[in-house]
Amino acid sequence: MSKALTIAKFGGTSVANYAAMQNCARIVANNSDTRIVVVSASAGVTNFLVSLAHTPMTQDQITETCNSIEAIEMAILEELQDRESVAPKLNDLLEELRELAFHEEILHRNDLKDQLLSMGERMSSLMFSAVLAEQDVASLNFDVRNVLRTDSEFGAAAPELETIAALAKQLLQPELKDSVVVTQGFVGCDAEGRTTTLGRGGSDFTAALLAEALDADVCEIWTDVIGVYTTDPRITPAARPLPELSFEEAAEMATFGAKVLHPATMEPALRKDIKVFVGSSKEPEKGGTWIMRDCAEEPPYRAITRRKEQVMVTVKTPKMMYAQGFLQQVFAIIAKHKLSVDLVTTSEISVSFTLDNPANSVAQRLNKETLAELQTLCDVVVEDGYDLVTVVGNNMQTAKGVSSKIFAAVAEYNLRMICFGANPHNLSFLVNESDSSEIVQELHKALFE
Ligand SMILES: Nc1ncnc2c1ncn2[C@@H]1O[C@H](COP(=O)(O)OP(=O)(O)O)[C@@H](O)[C@H]1O
Ligand SMILES: N[C@@H](CC(=O)OP(=O)(O)O)C(=O)O
Repeated sequence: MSKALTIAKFGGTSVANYAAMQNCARIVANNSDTRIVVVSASAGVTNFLVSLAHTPMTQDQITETCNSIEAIEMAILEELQDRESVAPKLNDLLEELRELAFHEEILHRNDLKDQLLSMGERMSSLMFSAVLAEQDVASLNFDVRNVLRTDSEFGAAAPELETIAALAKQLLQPELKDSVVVTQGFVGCDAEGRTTTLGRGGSDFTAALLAEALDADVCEIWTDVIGVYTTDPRITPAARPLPELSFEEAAEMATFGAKVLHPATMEPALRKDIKVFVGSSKEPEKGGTWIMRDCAEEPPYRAITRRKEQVMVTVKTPKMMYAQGFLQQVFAIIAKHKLSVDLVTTSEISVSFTLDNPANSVAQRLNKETLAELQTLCDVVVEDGYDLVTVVGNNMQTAKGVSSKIFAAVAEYNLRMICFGANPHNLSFLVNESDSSEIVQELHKALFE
């Protein structure tokens, strides 16, 4: 019988420094089923890389930002037992990083931006592999670009599943026999060999994609909280960890703002029925959340999420009265500009919708061109300053009293764009961003405390 396979992903705070990496290495060493480790960039590094790739800077500012990244990496290197063999490889990566950061076209070429963004994971995986070896685990630093094939949508690349499965079986699987493979989250490669990235927070997705490709039994997401909570513990200290969640509930939570999981993570897990575990790399003994197909309970209220900085667009024209095909024209323009519509509410002559914000790119994409095209059809009002609050649960549209309990808890606040009933797992509304923390706290009190 073949052995069970676990893939463990460690997020940015879990690999922030040498001591944090040691905690993660112990988790790997303690479970002989763990044969693949996916790491994120050390905390803070991707943010520095994003600013280098997107913000016009003076030469001094670029140098300063590169130095900040180098300081994080060097602090880890300094603690390694095997400094001598890691140092030249790290220096090569830091040199590549500086070349890209100073490249005269960096602000204008998306392929270069993604190559620069990949550097954080490429450095942390090199270092983590060395930390793992210190725990007497035979380890290999594997370049994920050999297997993680994507399209060429730089910054938000989509995986090509069949190719990934074939390449992973051919190139990654054979390595697992003798070593624990340490590889990079978030990073991919297109058919032309150019580096791509999956979008912010994409390392969870990488772990789930590799789990799917190799038919893993468990995908572990190790982070800085002991599981998925009833709401973001940063919003209220009353939030508590959930022992279990269904794939659907977890997917809703991730989509609607629970940053602990990347929204796409559940798709591969669901397709192959792979259990997902979320726990704290600092306190692994405290257990965590198991995400699976069938849970023991299906409560009407499971969690509350918040997604910040929502953009609401209202299109309005008397031409909509009794007209056919108007909405199709509006949404065709939105689709052409690669924006994805999220919530929708309608009246006879107007439609409001929010735009999904997968890579924080709505502001960039909802540009003058898109607006001008929409304005040829109708009046357009764009509003921001909203957060989206979602209650996630089960059978919400059929269970009695579900919405009245929610609305009673937030009766004092102004709600916009209430969306309910399209699926059994959520009720969402927009609120003023200045109210959103209080609203989540009030809802949490009413539903969970
Ligand atoms: N429902 C939730 N349960 C747990 N954590 C949540 C939830 N919603 C938001 N979070 C936030 O997600 C953070 C972990 O995600 P992230 O910072 O991306 O971790 P990592 O770097 O490990 O990927 C937590 O510190 C927490 O503040
Ligand atoms: N380093 C990438 C990918 C990632 O998933 O990071 P984290 O696991 O720390 O959310 C980012 O910051 O977006």
